[in-house]
Amino acid sequence: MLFQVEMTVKLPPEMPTEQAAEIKARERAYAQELQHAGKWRHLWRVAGSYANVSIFDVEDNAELQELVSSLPLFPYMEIRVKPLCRHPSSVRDDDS
Ligand SMILES: O=C(O)C[C@H]1C=CC(=O)O1
Repeated sequence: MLFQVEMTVKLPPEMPTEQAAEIKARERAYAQELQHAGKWRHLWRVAGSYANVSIFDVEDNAELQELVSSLPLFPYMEIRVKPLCRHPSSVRDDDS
């Protein structure tokens, strides 16, 4: 199942720089692990903001919840999820 996930990061301004850097490093490692595993299919920066638009490819809603809630930045993000299905006019073979 494909989901569009929009993540907006809102770190507290009072968070120490070293703590923020440590969380971001863990987030990067986990995000790259999920991309290599094929679970996090697309990761795009929303230009001009500390936000991304992502496409996740997971078994079901429960797996999406598990993966997203395990993100180190999860406590500091606003997340919006939209379920996707194949568009009848799509010419791509790999988007279902
Ligand atoms: O930077 C972000 O958009 C937040 C998050 C998503 C992947 C990652 O490495 O950090």
